[in-house]
Amino acid sequence: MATIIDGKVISAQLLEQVAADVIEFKAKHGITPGLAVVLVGDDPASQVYVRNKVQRAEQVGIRSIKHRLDANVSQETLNDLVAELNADPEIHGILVQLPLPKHLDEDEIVDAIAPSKDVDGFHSLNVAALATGKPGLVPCTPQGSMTMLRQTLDDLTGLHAVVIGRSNIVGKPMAALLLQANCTVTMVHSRTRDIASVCRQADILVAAVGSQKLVNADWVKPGATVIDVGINVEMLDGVRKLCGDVDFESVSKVAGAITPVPGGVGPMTIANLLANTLQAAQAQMSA
Ligand SMILES: Nc1nc2c(c(=O)[nH]1)N[C@@H](CN(C=O)c1ccc(C(=O)N[C@@H](CCC(=O)O)C(=O)O)cc1)CN2
Repeated sequence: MATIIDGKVISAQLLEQVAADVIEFKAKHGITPGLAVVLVGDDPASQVYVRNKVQRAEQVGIRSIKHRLDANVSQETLNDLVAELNADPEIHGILVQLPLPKHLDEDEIVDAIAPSKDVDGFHSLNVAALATGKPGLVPCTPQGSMTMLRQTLDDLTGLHAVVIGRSNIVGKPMAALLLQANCTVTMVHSRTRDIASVCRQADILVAAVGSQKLVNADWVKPGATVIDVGINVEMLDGVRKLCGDVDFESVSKVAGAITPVPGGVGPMTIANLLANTLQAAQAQMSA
């Protein structure tokens, strides 16, 4: 059986570190880091994530302010709110929970956030910084996945990492981080020919495609480290259950180490969001 990479344990360690660093920050600057969380509409999953972000922020001593907007809100009103938050000196981090309702332009909203306050790391300038190895704010889920890999593997140098999925939020930044860690990186996606045979070559396999239990044991090299970023809902005997992009039951018999869903990458996302908020506050104080 594979070693289980426990996201609850690793994220708790990170949150403890952030809480200690927040105390130091407050003592040094006499202010509290502030995070603005913008939620548009009533998507139930987004409501859960936002609630968890606000709760965790409070636990580590970060002041969080939630802005809830109607699903029909106009692009202009949303842009105006972001502009207001950009100008607020008490707000060091801003995030707009995704996905947004279809009538809104996600790229425009993300790029309206000041890059220095973009704690999701989705702004074009932060994306460019990551791609070119310059300092910036790094997306939370890939950052959390890298922490898990570093705690599991002694050295990532020269390992073949295969990333399934090419989203801007996970797949592309994950590939950039793996490249920075000196992995040999392959990205596969819906148009790749024979995905399974490419995945079977991976020492590190990252599944971030949003397709329930897509990866089965036949896709995995014995001993590989598997990071499952997917969060899908399945109904089992009428009961709603979360599962990943990886078929945990079969893959955990072949892999060397694996993240579960839930309790894997998900908790790391929120811990890294708060680490990014503190990083943003520190950078703004020294600017
Ligand atoms: N603005 C953003 N929007 C979205 C992001 C993001 O990073 N920034 N990522 C996802 C959703 N997400 C955070 O927002 C997120 C998803 C899952 C978890 C998590 O802890 N999952 C738990 C299970 C939770 C449950 O019971 O439903 C787990 O995997 O153990 C945290 C954050 C899309 N949108």
